[in-house]
This record gives sequence, C-alpha cells and structure tokens, in this order.
Amino acid sequence: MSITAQSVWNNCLEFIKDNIQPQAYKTWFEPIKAVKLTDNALSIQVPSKFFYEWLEEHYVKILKVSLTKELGEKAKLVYIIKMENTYGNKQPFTEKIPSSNRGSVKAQDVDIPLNNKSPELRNPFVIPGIRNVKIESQLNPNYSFENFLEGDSNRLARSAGLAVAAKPGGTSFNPLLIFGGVGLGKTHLAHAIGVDIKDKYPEKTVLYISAEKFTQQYIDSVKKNNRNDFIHFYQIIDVLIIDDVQFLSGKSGTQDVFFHIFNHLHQNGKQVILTSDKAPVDMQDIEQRLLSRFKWGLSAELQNPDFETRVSILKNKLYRDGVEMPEDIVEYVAKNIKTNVRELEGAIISLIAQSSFNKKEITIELAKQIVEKFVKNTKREVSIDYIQKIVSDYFQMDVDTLQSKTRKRHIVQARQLAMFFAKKFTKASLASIGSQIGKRDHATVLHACKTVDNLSSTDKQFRKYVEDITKKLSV
Ligand SMILES: Nc1ncnc2c1ncn2[C@@H]1O[C@H](COP(=O)(O)OP(=O)(O)OP(=O)(O)O)[C@@H](O)[C@H]1O
Repeated sequence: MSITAQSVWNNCLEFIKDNIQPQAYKTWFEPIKAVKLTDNALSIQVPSKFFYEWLEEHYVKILKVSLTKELGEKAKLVYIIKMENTYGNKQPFTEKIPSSNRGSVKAQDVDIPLNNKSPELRNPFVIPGIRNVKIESQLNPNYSFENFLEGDSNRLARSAGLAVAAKPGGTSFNPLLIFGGVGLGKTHLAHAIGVDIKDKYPEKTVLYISAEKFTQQYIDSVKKNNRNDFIHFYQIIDVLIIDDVQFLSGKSGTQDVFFHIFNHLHQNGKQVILTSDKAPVDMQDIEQRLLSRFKWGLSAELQNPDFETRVSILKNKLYRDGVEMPEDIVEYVAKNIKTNVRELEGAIISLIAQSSFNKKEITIELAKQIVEKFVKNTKREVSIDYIQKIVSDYFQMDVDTLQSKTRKRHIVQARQLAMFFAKKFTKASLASIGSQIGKRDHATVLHACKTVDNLSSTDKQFRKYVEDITKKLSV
C-alpha cells in the first residue's frame, strides 16, 4: 500500500487519540486536514494562526512522537493556516509555517565567565574564564503589551508592568509580583514586560524562566557539582522573570539558592519579576525570609476580567486572526465564560474551527453547543459550595450546621474537612475559603488543613472519612 499524507496522518491520529482527552482530540485534532507529503515532511492544514500556536504550545511533543513513528527521525511537520471566512468578503488565505519555528526575541550577547562545557546550551549557567556567550531571553514576542488588553481587572498590574519596563530596576516595584487565578494572563504580562524592556534597552540581559525549570537546573547543578556556577549565571542577569514561583513551595534547597540570587540582583539594582497563582500571604511552605522579600516591591493581582474586557479580548483576537464574527455571538461567548481567558479564547477558536471546516455557519446554536462543553469542563472543577454540601451530607448534617460557630467535635471536624478539601480541590486562597466556610480567617483554614493532615496519618477512622469524601468529590 502506498504511503499518502492521509494514511500517515490517520496513523498519527490513532496514536494521538489514545493519548489525550477525547474533548481535546475533538477540538484540536479533528479539524485538521492532511494536505501533502513530500519526502519526510507532512503538511497539515489548520484553521487559524491561534490554532497553530495552540498545537505548538500544547501538543508539539505528541505530534513529534507520532510523526517520528511514521516517518522516522527526519520527520518534519509543516502547518498550513487556512482561514475560510464565512463572514465578510475577505478571500481565504494560507500561510505556511514549519513546526517549532515561532519567532523569538533575538539572542543577546553578554560577557559571562565560561567553562569548557557545551557553549551551545540555550541557558548556559556554568562557566569559569571569560567568553562571549549568547543568552536567549526565552521571551515570546507574541505576548506583548499591545495585545494585553486593559480592563479594571488588570489595570494596576498592567500599569506597574509598564512602569517597570520603562525603568527596569529603577522603580519601587522591585520585585514586581503578579498573582492571580488560572489563565488570567500572568505569563502573558510577564513576557510583555520582558519584551518591552528588550525593545527599549537591547543591551540589557533579560531572562524568562519558569520556576519549575529553574528548580530543575538547580538540581542538575548540584548533581554536577557546579552550584556556584549556577548562582553566578543568574547573578549577571539584568532582568530576571520567574514564572509560577508557588512551584518553589516545599523545595528548601531551591528557595535558598533563589534567596541568594534575589539579594544579589536586588542590591545591584537589577529588576526581578515574579508570577504566582497565589498572593504571598497564601503561599505555603515558602520560607519567611523569601516571602518577606516578595513583599518588598509590589504585589499586583490579576482578577477575573469583567464583561467589557472579555468582549475586547475576543474582538482583538478575532481581529488578529483576520476573522469576523457577529457581535451577538462574541457577546454570548463573553457572557458565558467568565473566569479564564484561556478558555474564552479556546471557545472562540473551537467555534472558528467548527465553522470553517465543517462549513457550518457560525450561529448562536453552534456557539451554545461549544460554550456548553467549555462550561461543563470548568464546572468539573469542584466549587467550595459543592464541597460543603458533600461533606455535610456525608456527616448527615446541613450546611448551616457545618458553618456554625459550635465547638462540638464532630461538627468542627466536618468543617475542617471541608476547608481541607477546598484547599485541595480549588484554587481559592485560604482567606477566601475561610470567608466561604463559616466566615473564618485564613489562619483557621491553615490550622484546619494541618489538623486534617495530622489526623489522617494517626487516626484510622479519620483517614477513612478523608478517603470516602475524596471518592465522592472525584466522581
Ligand atoms: N488582558 C488580556 N488581553 C489579551 N489576552 C489575554 C489577557 N489576559 C490573558 N490573555 C490570554 O489568555 C491566555 C492565558 O494567559 P496566560 O497563559 O498568561 O495565563 P496564566 O495566568 O499565566 O495562566 P496559568 O495560571 O495557567 O499559568 C493567553 O493566551 C493570553 O494571551
């Protein structure tokens, strides 16, 4: 049987289908069409630039594995972006982009000490002797201020970001800590600051790194016995951006090394930008001395965007993708997806994909179907109300009793369990959990979580409660 683009792609799809969630498969892979196979390069057609970016960001690994299985080590993937615009008169257009070839902000030359180990490392931190080495800033130029739309929910953080970008290290916002819930733009804003600084001050060395990668690099440096080189590398950065610092929680070695790096940078007027999914007061298992430094500068929160901002974000996205969509549909999506900008964008992309490939008109009906899937998925994330209901049902009491001020032991325990599960299963802060479960403060919630932890390791009956309720909440 001869190998065609279609047959290769079908085999890839089979593999991918087995390895990702059905909904994700339906949204991101069903709309793709295999177009051409030349030598080792498979061209696939995707419905928009965002679609391509999404695939590259979330599925590039699985695409690579599946394609290598089919076409060998030299396999290449080429995206063809095709937008058939169902509205307006714009001609459909195509654009070809090879996989993993997104523009990146230019590498920067810096003099740093060097050793005889691999100079090509993108992020070389090791290095006695002096040699000119390029440090990739790891910034994504698509995440700019220009397309980070302003609204009440992000005004403080965005303005602080602009101020920092205008004068890195020269404002009182040092460090600048950007915090907020999932998908609200922390990473985007952190990149935007870095990108703007590189535009304004090309000679400055900017580095974006996730706390997870930072930790991994640190662990490697300890293994390879070059911890000092690791520290020196970070101490020469002018603007250090660390994403998701809550990841450092419980990792005392990495916290310690970061503490030293932070102090050095701060004392030398270098800028530090951090992001986190929690406010410093809600971070657990982060050393006090580090937490107090996080609070030195400004902690700016990204909140859920209001309706107008959600509409502007969607319109901007459509405009950049060259797609037109009726106002009432944009508003419908914005009205129904409220708490996560990533999902908001995801819903619009699904809508475009469904309409352009299945040749369906974009109607409110279609929008409803798609939004429902997103909203259902979101709802699967349990709410604090739901947790309180499950826990009080389990102990055969009503929610008011669970929340009451009583000190009766079995009620206190039920309340502590509800707090513990709220911490475990939701992204809510300790303060917010406390206020929703009987108007308690964050210290009470913290105490409850610790008590549940202790009791479940010492008391068999209590452990059974925790297991039973976990099962009920996971259904
Ligand atoms: N104000 C905004 N204007 C335009 N796009 C936005 C805005 N806020 C968020 N986005 C978009 O939403 C998506 C999610 O943002 P991002 O990845 O920065 O969120 P995050 O807070 O870092 O999420 P996580 O908690 O999962 O790390 C991105 O595509 C980003 O461009």
